Order: sequence, then C-alpha cells, then structure tokens
Amino acid sequence: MSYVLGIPRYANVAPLYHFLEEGDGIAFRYGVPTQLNQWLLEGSVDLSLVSSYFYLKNADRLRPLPDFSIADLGPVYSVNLFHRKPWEALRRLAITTESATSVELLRYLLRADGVRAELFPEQGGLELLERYDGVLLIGDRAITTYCSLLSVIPESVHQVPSELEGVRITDLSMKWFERTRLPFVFAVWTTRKNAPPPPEIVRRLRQARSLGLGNLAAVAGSEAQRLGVPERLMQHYLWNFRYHLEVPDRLGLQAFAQAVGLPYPNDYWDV
Ligand SMILES: C=C(O[C@@H]1C=C(C(=O)O)C=C[C@H]1O)C(=O)O
Repeated sequence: MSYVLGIPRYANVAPLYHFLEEGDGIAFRYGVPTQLNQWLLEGSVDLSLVSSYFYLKNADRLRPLPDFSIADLGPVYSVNLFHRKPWEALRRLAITTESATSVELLRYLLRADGVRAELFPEQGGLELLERYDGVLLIGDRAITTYCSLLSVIPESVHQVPSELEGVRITDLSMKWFERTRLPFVFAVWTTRKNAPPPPEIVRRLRQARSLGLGNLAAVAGSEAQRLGVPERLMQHYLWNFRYHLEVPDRLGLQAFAQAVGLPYPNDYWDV
C-alpha cells in the first residue's frame, strides 16, 4: 500500500514536489488546505502540508517534520486582501474558504489595529468587491488576480505596486512582518502523532526539495505556464519562500501561536 501525501496544488508548493516521483510507495492526493487539514485528521492522507493554524489548534494529535515549511519574511505576494476603502474603514470582508491560517492572520491583524470588521466565507474573486469592502484571496487565485491588475512587470521589488486600478492590495505577510519583524509560517508537513513518518519518505522529500530549489527556473517555468503568468514573475514569487523551518521561522510560528492564543508545542519529529 502506498504512503499518501496531501499536497495543496499551489505554485508555492511546487518546489517541494515537482521532482518527487509518484509511485514506488508514494501516492499524491491534491486538495486545498482546508480539505487537506481534515483528510489528515481523518486518516485518508498520511503526511500532508497543513495550515499552520490548523496544526497549532490540533497539536495534541499532530506532529510536524522538523525542517519543512511554506514560510516567508516580508511580502508573500499571494495572501492578499483586495480592497477599495482604507484598512481602518473596513467593515465587511469576504474571505477565502481555502485557508485556515490566512483567515486567522487577517483576524489578528484587524484586531491588533482595532479594526472591527465582520468576515464572511465566500467563493469568488474581485467581483465580490461589489458586495464587500474587501476580499481575501490566497494561493494561485491571489497571484492570478494580482497579475490581472498588473500592466507592467516591476523591475525591482521596490516597485511592486500596493494599489492598482483603484484596488488596494494589502499583503498580510508584510503586515505581520511590520508588527513582529519575524517570518510568517503558512504551512508545515505534518503527520498524526500516532503514525511516525517513514525515514525513507522524508529522505525522498528532502531530495525533491533540493532538486526543486536547485532547479527553480524549471519549476517556475512549468508553474508559470500552468497559471498563464509571466515566467519572470513566477521566479521572483518562488525564490521569496522559506522552505526549511529554520530557527527564525520557528520563532515566527511561536509568535503566531501567541497572537492567536494557542500554545506553541515546539515538538517536531526527530527524523
Ligand atoms: C502562502 C501561501 O501558502 C499556502 C497557504 C496555506 C494556508 O493559508 O492555509 C496553506 C498552504 C500554503 O501552501 C499561499 O498559498 O498563498
């Protein structure tokens, strides 16, 4: 029987699995983070990238690998609140149903600034701005939405616009950085506590990550094609991530646990 890996099909995950071969004891199951979170708890996947918030909330049953993350320091470019009114004036927001972490991050950032907005789960894109003050999008959808507003690809990271065609783009990871000066961890590879990860699988995951990061241009090329966005933009997007859950990332995760009032277990598989 194959060992089942839960994978969000987002461009930011591609450097981890692009060079991982299915078969030979490994099967993939794709889903959005909110689905994968449930599948892991239920047992229909064995090892999955799960939303960091979901992990923290279910830390009595889950344990992550020690050295894998989808994290970043500063802007992430794909966890965006699109809005017309200023941040302080936001009252009714549509939120993605794909993510647990980003929604809790948004809740925290609003609360920290004393902004009293109500959040409503919705599926859709910028058309929701007709009915809401803002729309939270993540992953590929946030990237393609950003690109649809962008007329020129910025030459420098300092030229990435935060407002396009009257729509403001608030990058939640950047807002987190301004507050904490720490990385933000969106997801971790996690198993159930009663089912340790086979070392051979972890070895293959590490090897795939090395190949993915070492050949980022190839990964970016195939993801750019899949999403229909410029390759140069995809490369910049991908080189921005932190995939190793290093000490600064762990400190970021600890600060996030504190921000949302959950304990930080600091307990990883020794593998
Ligand atoms: C930063 C992102 O990372 C993703 C965000 C997740 C979440 O918010 O639950 C889960 C997995 C990550 O791949 C993104 O897709 O925009």
